[in-house]
Amino acid sequence: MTTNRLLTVSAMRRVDEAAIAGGIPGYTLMRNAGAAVAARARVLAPSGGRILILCGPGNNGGDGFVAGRMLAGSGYRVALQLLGDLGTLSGDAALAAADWQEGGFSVDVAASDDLSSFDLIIDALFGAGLSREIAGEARVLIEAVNRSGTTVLAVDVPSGLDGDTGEMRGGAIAATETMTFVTLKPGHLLQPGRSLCGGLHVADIGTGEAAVEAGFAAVGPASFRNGPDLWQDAFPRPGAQAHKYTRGHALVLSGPAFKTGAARLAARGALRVGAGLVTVVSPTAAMAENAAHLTAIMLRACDSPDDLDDLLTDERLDTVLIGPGLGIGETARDLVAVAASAGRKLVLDADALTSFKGQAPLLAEHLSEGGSAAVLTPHEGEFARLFANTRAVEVGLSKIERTRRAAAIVGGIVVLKGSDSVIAAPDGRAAINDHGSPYLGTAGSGDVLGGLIAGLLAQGMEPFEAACAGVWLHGDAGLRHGPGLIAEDIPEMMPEVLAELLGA
Ligand SMILES: NC(=O)C1=CN([C@@H]2O[C@H](COP(=O)(O)OP(=O)(O)OC[C@H]3O[C@@H](n4cnc5c(N)ncnc54)[C@H](O)[C@@H]3O)[C@@H](O)[C@H]2O)[C@@H](O)CC1
Ligand SMILES: Nc1ncnc2c1ncn2[C@@H]1O[C@H](COP(=O)(O)OP(=O)(O)O)[C@@H](O)[C@H]1O
Ligand SMILES: [K+]
Repeated sequence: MTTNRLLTVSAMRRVDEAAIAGGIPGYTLMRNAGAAVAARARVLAPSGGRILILCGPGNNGGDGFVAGRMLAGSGYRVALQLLGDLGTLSGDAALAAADWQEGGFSVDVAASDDLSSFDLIIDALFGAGLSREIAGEARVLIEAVNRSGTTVLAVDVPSGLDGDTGEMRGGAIAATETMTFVTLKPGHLLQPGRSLCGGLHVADIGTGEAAVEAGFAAVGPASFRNGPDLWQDAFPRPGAQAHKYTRGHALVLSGPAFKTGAARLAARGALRVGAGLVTVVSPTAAMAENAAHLTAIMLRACDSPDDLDDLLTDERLDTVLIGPGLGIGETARDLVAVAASAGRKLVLDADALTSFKGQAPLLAEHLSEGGSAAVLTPHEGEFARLFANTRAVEVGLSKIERTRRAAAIVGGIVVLKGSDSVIAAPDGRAAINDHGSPYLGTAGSGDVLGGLIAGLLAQGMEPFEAACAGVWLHGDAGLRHGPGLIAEDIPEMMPEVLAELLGA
């Protein structure tokens, strides 16, 4: 079974319990987990190579013992070190250790000597049972592994990584690859966890689908890894009889003279992603500047919130992007209020968000007034400003929880950007995006993202799906382009990105 849904650590425990209650012995699950680790180790280590297995005191260590036995049985030279006492192992881990010893193999004491002579280190110290900060002997060992420069395969999670939050607890293994079980957990995708995991692998350990469903039922609102599976069915595909008026009309509000580039970047994104018409709405004083740079994109003058109100009497102008380069203050707030009360689909970014600094409830009021569907695209700085003094910025929350709370507060979709962008809906659905590239961290990149989402909304995609798709397309463009990327490149990558996505 493959799924892009995520289980929390406690929900994963529920899966194991349900499988065991359904008649599958826990040791069978552990043997399957260990076998998956061993299979991956055979890919990472040369045939007959030296492998060090570091086992912790719980079932994560148990997986290590199982993998060790299998690898030793297939010709690898395996050393196994245990952090803790053999006598304190219990349950399935004790069974696995006994099996290992029955093979005639020894259990060494974990020592942080030079570890660089191994071809592969398997990190089976701590997994889902991490319950406190890494300290003392464990920390010294983890630091030695990280210093060794050796290839590391982590079992379930890199030890020290919190599987729910993606945070490091006092130190963590930096793995080359991570083999986890049943589904990914949020901590595999949220930073710094995403970076600590290296390549991600998910193995079915024979829990059965009913047990997995029991886990999903225990998880609360659904979380996903962002990817086409999540929104491809809803992606706009123009039919043979489509014309520009059926493909949606997006408006992008321009900033004042000399601050107009951001709006044009966004507009280009909206057009390239397929909106039938895109209009930049510009202050009169910036019309010449905008006109000098626009061709397929149309241009209209608008000098005040009242002008925008007049413009929006045209019902066809159904999606409005407000914020890039706009300027901060009362006018920006009024423009948002006008577009929201006109019931338009909205993308709010940059200055439109900062203009509501500490006033998230006021923004929520505007959005609910016109019943408009809104997607907000803050980076961390804008998020902190907008949601100051709300429960979305309480300390100790994971990024996924902060974004969920923010979405509930404003009653709209929130995209909290970064290398682990999280997209959340007011009903609690959330997706974590790890499909991207650091080359996207360049001036104006976020403006294009806003435009992509606006272009998808204009074509009728639901806001959560439009936001997820926009983030993924943006990330895909970054991955395809790589070094040298500037914001202008992102819209121009869309034909290639879309061709592959749509199989055109
Ligand atoms: N039936 C199951 O539950 C299955 C569990 N599996 C494995 O079992 C793991 C979970 O096992 P456990 O729940 O036993 O937990 P772990 O093995 O992850 O860790 C728990 C042990 O580590 C100690 N510990 C926790 N934090 C520590 C810290 N910071 N410093 C020092 N010691 C610390 C605890 O006291 C306990 O002894 C999963 O990650 C997975 O690898 C798999 O074998 C599949 C089946
Ligand atoms: N390391 C990274 N990996 C993936 N995506 C990134 C990374 N750094 C930045 N991005 C993406 O680039 C965009 C930057 O947006 P933003 O911070 O608003 O920049 P700007 O205001 O210059 O447009 C966001 O979509 C963000 O998710
Ligand atoms: K581990």
